[in-house]
Amino acid sequence: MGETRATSQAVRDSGLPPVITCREPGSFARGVMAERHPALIKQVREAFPYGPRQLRALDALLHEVVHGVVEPLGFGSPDRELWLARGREHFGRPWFDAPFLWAESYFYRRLLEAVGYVDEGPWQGVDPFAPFKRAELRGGTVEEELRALDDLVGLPAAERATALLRASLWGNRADLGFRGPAGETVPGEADPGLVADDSESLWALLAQDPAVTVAVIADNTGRELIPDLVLIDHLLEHGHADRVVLHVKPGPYYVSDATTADVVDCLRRLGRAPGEAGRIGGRVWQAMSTGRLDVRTHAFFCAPYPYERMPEDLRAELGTAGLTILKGDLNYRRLVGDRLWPATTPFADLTAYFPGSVAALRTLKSDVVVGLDPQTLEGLRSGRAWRTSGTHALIQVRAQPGGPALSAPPRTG
Ligand SMILES: O=P(O)(O)OC[C@@]1(O)O[C@H](CO)[C@@H](O)[C@@H]1O
Repeated sequence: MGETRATSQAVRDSGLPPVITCREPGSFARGVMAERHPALIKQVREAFPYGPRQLRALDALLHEVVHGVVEPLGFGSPDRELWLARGREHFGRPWFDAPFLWAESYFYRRLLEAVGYVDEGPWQGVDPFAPFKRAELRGGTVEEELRALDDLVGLPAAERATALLRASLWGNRADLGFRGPAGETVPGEADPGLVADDSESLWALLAQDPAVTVAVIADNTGRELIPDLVLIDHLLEHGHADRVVLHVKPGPYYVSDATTADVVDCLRRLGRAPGEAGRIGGRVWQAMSTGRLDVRTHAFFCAPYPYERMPEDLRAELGTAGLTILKGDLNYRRLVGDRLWPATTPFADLTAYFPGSVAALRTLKSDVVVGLDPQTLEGLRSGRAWRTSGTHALIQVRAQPGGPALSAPPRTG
C-alpha cells in the first residue's frame, strides 16, 4: 500500500499526477521510444522496395528519434502547421522529453511522411504496415480462432455472449505494436482472472434499450478486429443494439490499428471461412450494406491528446450512443489520461467528462491503470510486470450519470 499512499499524497499536493514521458531510464515508455520505434523503422524499411528518398528519410528518422531533437514535418506536408501548433514546446527538444502520448502519435505521423504515404507520389496511400497485417490474417492462429467459433454455436446465449466478450477483450493482446510487426514477441501466459470486471454492468446497460446505438472505438485489426466484428454481430443479432457505429483510424497508426481497408480485409477473411465464421462474415457484410453497422472515422482518433480534449462534433456523435465501447491500451490511456495515476483512482471520476456511458475493454500494456480495488492491487504487486506485459486485462464501465439504475436483469443473450 506504500506506493498508493505516497502517490495519493502527490496527487493531493500537486493536483494531478505526472504525465508519462520517455525520460525515465528503464521505464516502459523509454523502451518504446528507444527500442521499439527504431526496430519498427528497420522492419518497415525491409518490408518494401522503397527508393533512396524513402530509405534516407527512414534512416534520418531513426537517428533523430534516438539521438536528435524533434523536427517539424516538411514544408510540403498539409498538416505541418497543425502539428507545429500541437507541439510547439516539444520541437527542438529530445524526443524523450515529450509526453509519451504526444511523442508516439507524432512518431507515427513522421513515419508516414518518411515513406511518402501522405504526399503525392507513387507511395501515396501505401500502408507501411500492410505486409504485417496481411501476414497475420493469413496465419494459422486466425484460422484456428475462426474455427473455434463453431464450438460456440450450441451454447446457451448468455454463455456464448460471455465467450465473445472475452474473445474481443483478449484479442487486444495481439497488437503488432506490442508484439513487434512480425508478431515475434509472444506475451506471457494470460491471467484469465480480470483485474477489474464490470461485465455484468456492461450487459445490464445493453439490456436497457434494444433500440440503442452502440459505438465501438476500434483498436487493432486482424486478431483483435475479427472478434470485435463477431461481438458486434452478436449485439445486433441478439437485440443488444439496433445499430452499431464502428470508429476506425483515418490512416495507418500504431502499427496494426484498424482502418476502413482493414475492416474490409477482415470481413473478407471472415466471409470466406467455412462454418459459423463464414455465416457471421455474411451477416456483418449485410449489416454494413443496410447501415445497421456504420463504419466511421475522425481525424481526432490519430491526435496526440486524451479524449477529454475531443472536438465538439465527435463529442456530439458519441453522445448519441447508448454506450461507447473503447478497445485497447491506447484508447484507455487517452480515456483516463496518460498519467501515473494511483491505481485505485476511481474509473468513474476520470471518465465523468465522457459523453454517455462508456466501457473500456483492454489488456494492460502500459503503465496506466485506474479503478482497481486495494486488495486486487496488493495481490498484483507481488507479480511480474503486470502493468505492461499484456498478461492481465480489465473490463471497466461507467454508466451515464442520471441514467437508469444498473441492476443486472436475468441474461438471455
Ligand atoms: O492500443 P493497443 O494496441 O492496445 O496498444 C498499443 C501499445 O502496444 O502501444 C504502445 C507501445 O507502442 C503501448 O503504450 C501500448 O501498449
